[in-house]
Amino acid sequence: MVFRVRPAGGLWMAGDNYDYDLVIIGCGVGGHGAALHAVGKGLKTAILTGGDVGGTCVNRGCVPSKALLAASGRVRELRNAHHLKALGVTVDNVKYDRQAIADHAKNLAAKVRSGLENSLTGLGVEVIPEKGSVKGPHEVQAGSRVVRAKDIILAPGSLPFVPRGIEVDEKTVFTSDGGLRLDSVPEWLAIVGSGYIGLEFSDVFTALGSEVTFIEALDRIMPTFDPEIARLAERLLIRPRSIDYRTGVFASEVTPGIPGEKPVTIKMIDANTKEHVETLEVDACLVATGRVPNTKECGLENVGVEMDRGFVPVDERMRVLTKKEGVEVVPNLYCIGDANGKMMLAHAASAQGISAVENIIGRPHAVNHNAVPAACFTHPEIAFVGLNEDQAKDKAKAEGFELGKSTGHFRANSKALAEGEGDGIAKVLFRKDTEEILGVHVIGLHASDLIQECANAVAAGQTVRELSYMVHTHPTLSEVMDSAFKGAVGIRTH
Ligand SMILES: Cc1cc2nc3c(=O)[nH]c(=O)nc-3n(C[C@H](O)[C@H](O)[C@H](O)COP(=O)(O)OP(=O)(O)OC[C@H]3O[C@@H](n4cnc5c(N)ncnc54)[C@H](O)[C@@H]3O)c2cc1C
Ligand SMILES: NC(=O)c1ccc[n+]([C@@H]2O[C@H](COP(=O)([O-])OP(=O)(O)OC[C@H]3O[C@@H](n4cnc5c(N)ncnc54)[C@H](O)[C@@H]3O)[C@@H](O)[C@H]2O)c1
Repeated sequence: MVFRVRPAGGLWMAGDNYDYDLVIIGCGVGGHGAALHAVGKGLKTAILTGGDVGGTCVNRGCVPSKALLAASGRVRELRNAHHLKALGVTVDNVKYDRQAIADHAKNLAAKVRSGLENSLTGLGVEVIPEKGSVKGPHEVQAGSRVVRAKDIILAPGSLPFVPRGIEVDEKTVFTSDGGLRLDSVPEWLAIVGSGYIGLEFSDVFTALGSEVTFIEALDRIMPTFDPEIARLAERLLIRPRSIDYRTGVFASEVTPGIPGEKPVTIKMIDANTKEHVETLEVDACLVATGRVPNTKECGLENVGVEMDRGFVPVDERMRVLTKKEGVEVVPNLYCIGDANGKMMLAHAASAQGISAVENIIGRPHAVNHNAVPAACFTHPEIAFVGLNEDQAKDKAKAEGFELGKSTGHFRANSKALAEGEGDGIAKVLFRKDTEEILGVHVIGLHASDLIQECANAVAAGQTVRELSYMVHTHPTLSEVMDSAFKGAVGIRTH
């Protein structure tokens, strides 16, 4: 690989008669991360945005949802008279302006989107507002023209999955796309699916006054979370709120309503017997049943790639493979982010983008997905890295080691108590023989920030003993982690 120096004030020159060294299809956080790294490494780079700079995360995902969670979280806190009284604070008559909260989310997305676009153009990435598809090796159809690139990265992201039988009008029956617009605060909202999106939206809508009914296909609520954390989450995020739920049922038929005139109807069937069990009439319904890859129009058939339920098969270096189980790498073609199905998270997408570029410039690299943290931004938050307890138990059994578990408690933490937020735990799962950390799960105030230390430790291969000797600031929430680490190696903290 030859590294080139950008000519002063000029454009990069691509080598070997290519228009670009690298063309990226899709300008979400994955494509953006890849583009910035590529120009930093001297590659003449273009990114095809399809007119949607920022993609899901910025426009319809992380950014607006966190804005709604921040605003609605304040409403919940200020309306919690009992909690505030314990701190000696009285607040009367807390009101909110629905449209102003919706505008906060919309304006934040616009601000982040513009910052993201400026960072690309400022660094010399060519931003092309066309849709792109792979036409053949080194060739990308970009709107009406064909561009040639030495390497191509696909980053087309994902779309909401809507199960058969559910009719979405994005007004009374909406996906997260419609929900984020906060067009109304329904009195009674059904949420189909109790994963990340369902939980975060239940936090927003109950804070603003809605009653929520979860409809979950699997046999327990929050089935994608560590079982102990899910039980605690039920105690903290479900039971004290106006939320009820059904498990083991599918929403088999959902029909939109007319606000103020006709309710939304939801027919439910038993997940096993498929027999009708109940019909609900509610004011609105959020469909939060997962996401599907947005790869239909990427032209992968032109290079002989067989997708797996729409996901693009890749190896650990993000190189596209002809088949899921195939060994053939498609030369000079990479796929990152939600579209490859490895981990549907924004920071995973950008890490994969950087990794793909490293591989392109001849420095072999693989993202360690075991060390990628995840967080659900409810109040309180849930965060984790690595294996859950069931997975860790299975691994211990299969590999014949003893599983260690140590728990720190927010109720024993001075800072959490000062905040009046003593609910929650942090648990560390580790191998007793090597003291390797297998997984960490936190539910409690600022769990999403607390998990980072653990993710870094897993990435660096630090043992729980090494972490137990690290010094944590007093009084901070990080001492919840400290007590879990110390407990793992028999050091008492209280
Ligand atoms: C409500 C919600 C909240 C979320 N919150 C979080 C969170 O808090 N933290 C977190 O880590 N993750 C969160 N996520 C997930 C996160 O948004 C995704 O993991 C992330 O956006 C994936 O990035 P990506 O670059 O792979 O794809 P995307 O962000 O989906 O971007 C892909 C882009 O490519 C474009 N595109 C598609 N096809 C073409 C084509 N042929 N030509 C040109 N462009 C094309 C798309 O229009 C889109 O702009 C959330 C998701 C949702 C829905
Ligand atoms: N904070 C975050 O990082 C964050 C926030 C939101 C979304 N996301 C990402 O977006 C993706 C999608 O989120 P999600 O919550 O939609 O998906 P999810 O996979 O987390 O949860 C979907 C839930 O819906 C249930 N389900 C599926 N079909 C059903 C049906 N017909 N009837 C009833 N229940 C059904 C599933 O059992 C599951 O519990 C996630 O993979 C996540 O990575 C991340």
